[in-house]
Amino acid sequence: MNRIGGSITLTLFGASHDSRIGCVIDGIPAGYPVNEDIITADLALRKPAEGIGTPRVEADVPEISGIVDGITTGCPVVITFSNSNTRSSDYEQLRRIPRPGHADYPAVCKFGPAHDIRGGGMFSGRMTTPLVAAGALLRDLIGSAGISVGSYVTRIGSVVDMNVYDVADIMTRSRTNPLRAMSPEIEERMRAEILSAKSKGDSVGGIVRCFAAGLPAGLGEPFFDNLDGEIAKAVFAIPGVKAVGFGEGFAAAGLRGSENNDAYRFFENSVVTTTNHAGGVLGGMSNGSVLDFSAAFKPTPSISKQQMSVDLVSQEDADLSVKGRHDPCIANRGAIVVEAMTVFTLADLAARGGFLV
Ligand SMILES: Cc1cc2nc3c(=O)[nH]c(=O)nc-3n(C[C@H](O)[C@H](O)[C@H](O)COP(=O)(O)O)c2cc1C
Ligand SMILES: C=C(O[C@@H]1CC(C(=O)O)=C[C@@H](OP(=O)(O)O)[C@H]1O)C(=O)O
Repeated sequence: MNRIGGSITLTLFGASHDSRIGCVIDGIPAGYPVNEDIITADLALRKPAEGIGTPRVEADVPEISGIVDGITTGCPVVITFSNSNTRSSDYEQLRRIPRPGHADYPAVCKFGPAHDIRGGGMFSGRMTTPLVAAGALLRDLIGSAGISVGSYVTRIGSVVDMNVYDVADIMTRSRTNPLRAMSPEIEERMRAEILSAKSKGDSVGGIVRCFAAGLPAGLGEPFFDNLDGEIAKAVFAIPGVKAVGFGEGFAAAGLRGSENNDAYRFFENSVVTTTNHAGGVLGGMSNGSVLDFSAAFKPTPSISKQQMSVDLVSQEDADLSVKGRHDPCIANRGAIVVEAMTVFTLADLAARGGFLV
């Protein structure tokens, strides 16, 4: 299914080496202003950085319809991007010898010989370009309800950022560098980690920590369309995401209730929590604290280091060294995609819960 959302829906179309990729966003209220500068800025954060990203560089200029004089009309908004820098010959042998870790094998089993394997087809990270544009377009919509979303990279391979940061700082500082790191020192160490893996024909994974500030308490539609479940579904759709955890996440299993509960206090006539182990979600609804979750990206599957695979035609074991243009790390490029899927989900849940002004 290529559609997500309840009140505001997002439909994704195209493939990595198709003529174009894009999305349709339906359900945005009429009369809402669209800021194209935000879309440009967010798309820039998804672009590959020289030396640590895929050499496939696309212009990524969005063509947007459904907006008149910078205002939504109530019609579906359509955003498209052209694919021009494709090199489909890199993929010819992969239908026969599938890449370990990529979608090739299950996709050929599911779709048969018709599967568009060029550039990873519909399973490519390329498909995240329209997602970022959609998220950027909706930032002002949730902004009008006082909600803002940001993220930073807490881990690349063995380099882990254990520091605690102010949420306002995260919204700005991590946007200044392609590693989405919070300081130049950590950025340098993360870059070195990626370059070290790349020099060996290998890749590294990483973790993105995402925040949403300004959420009203009660956002989320339990039982099944709960806040954490809807965000997890949207974030798990991002190629390469293997884990999503809210607040303490898996670590909560090792805590006592007295350690994990977030105690309440009144502060300036409002109810606040003194800690945020829950990551801002209780009972599938926002509790008024900052929404705080992490998403783990696996190491990029396409690596030039030789790996074991199979030849599906000759029915024999085969070795594979993936040629072509690939990211040695996905997590840093993926951070803005995590933000986009979070913005989309919050916009949809805000619309469903009557929180939009
Ligand atoms: C922004 C972005 C860029 C990506 N770049 C690559 C890449 O260059 N090479 C690659 O093999 N996988 C890349 N991926 C990951 C694959 O698309 C993904 O691992 C694959 O579709 C299989 O899906 P899964 O890992 O979710 O199971 C990228 C993902 C994202 C989000
Ligand atoms: C094009 C992008 O990344 C692509 C994501 C990707 C994959 O398998 O996910 C494989 C590569 O595709 P190609 O072989 O066509 O160069 C990357 O370059 C992008 O993110 O915009």
